Amino acid sequence: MVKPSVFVTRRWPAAVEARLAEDYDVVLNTGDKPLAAPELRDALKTYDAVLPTVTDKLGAEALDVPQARARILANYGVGYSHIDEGCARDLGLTVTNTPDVLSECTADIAMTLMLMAARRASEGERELRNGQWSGWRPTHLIGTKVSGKTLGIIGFGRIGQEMAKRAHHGFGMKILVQNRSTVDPKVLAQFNATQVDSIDALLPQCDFVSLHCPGGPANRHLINGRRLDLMKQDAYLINTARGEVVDEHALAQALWFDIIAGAGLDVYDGEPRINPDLAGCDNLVMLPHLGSATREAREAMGFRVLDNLDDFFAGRTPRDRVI
Ligand SMILES: NC(=O)c1ccc[n+]([C@@H]2O[C@H](COP(=O)([O-])OP(=O)(O)OC[C@H]3O[C@@H](n4cnc5c(N)ncnc54)[C@H](O)[C@@H]3O)[C@@H](O)[C@H]2O)c1
Ligand SMILES: O=C(O)[C@H](O)CO
Repeated sequence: MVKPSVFVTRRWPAAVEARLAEDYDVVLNTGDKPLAAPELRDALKTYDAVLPTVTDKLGAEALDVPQARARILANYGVGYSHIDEGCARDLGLTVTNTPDVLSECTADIAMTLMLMAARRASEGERELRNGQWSGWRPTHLIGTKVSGKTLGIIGFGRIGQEMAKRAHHGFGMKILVQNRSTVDPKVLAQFNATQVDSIDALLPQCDFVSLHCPGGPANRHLINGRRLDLMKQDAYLINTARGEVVDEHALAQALWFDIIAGAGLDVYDGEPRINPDLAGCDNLVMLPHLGSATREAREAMGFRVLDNLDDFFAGRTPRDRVI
């Protein structure tokens, strides 16, 4: 039997690439360079399946392929706001993602950012590495206590709930939630959490706010200058969701002029380009999109793509079909 041909847009963990090669006729992007729209269009014309990830901008330009051979985009990652839903539907493409298997690790990174920002960990490390530490003193790099404080979670899905678990059960935090739909009271009860009616009502009540909603046009600049003004002056914003969810210019202003105390970012609008206004803020902790970057999560994501491909080519609805 002829194996379906699949194109993988970036290098994946070796164990997953090996499994993929057993069942499919695989072509890898061996140089691991991010692909431009013409290369993505060629892939869609040439292979039965394209396996993209967050660095592939599958917008109107890349999906302008009237004669696509590909019938499925099996995305490596849970977020798929880099894929234009309307264009994918117009081409009749099935789109799948990789939920659940990275939720714990992404929540771990959100906790890391929260703790690092509150305890000024990046500032401390910079000081040490620059040879500027003059020793312990009672007034040195004073941060904010995290335990027992109030955490607002915007987007209470899989990762938002993992964040609540860590913050409530590990750090005794009070949890407030804002979600697009009503959250099951039994789920809220697990974290003694309260769902708040609106983002505007949530922000002034929180010491920390962590974003866990998807990106995409509907959530672009969900956190803007007006909403940053609603936060407490001693509060912190954490974003592991998508860069476009935060107006980065407004965030840089808020950090620079002490409208809020600090922030922690894992994701950036237009990444890997970094807004220079942000890079100049000392009260900002920055990580390079590390949410799912553990061996365990990255392998599980790849095997989850394989599950989706196996379903699709066996004529079943893939378990993680999103389009
Ligand atoms: N930093 C990373 O490496 C990393 C890793 C994984 C996921 N992510 C991001 O995290 C996102 C969430 O992943 P998930 O698996 O928890 O998704 P999910 O679908 O389980 O949860 C998202 C939740 O956000 C809610 N929501 C959507 N828009 C909202 C809005 N405007 N206001 C309030 N709530 C809103 C939805 O109702 C849903 O409950 C992904 O879409 C992805 O962009 C980032
Ligand atoms: O959404 C995700 O899974 C991560 O951000 C990587 O794409």
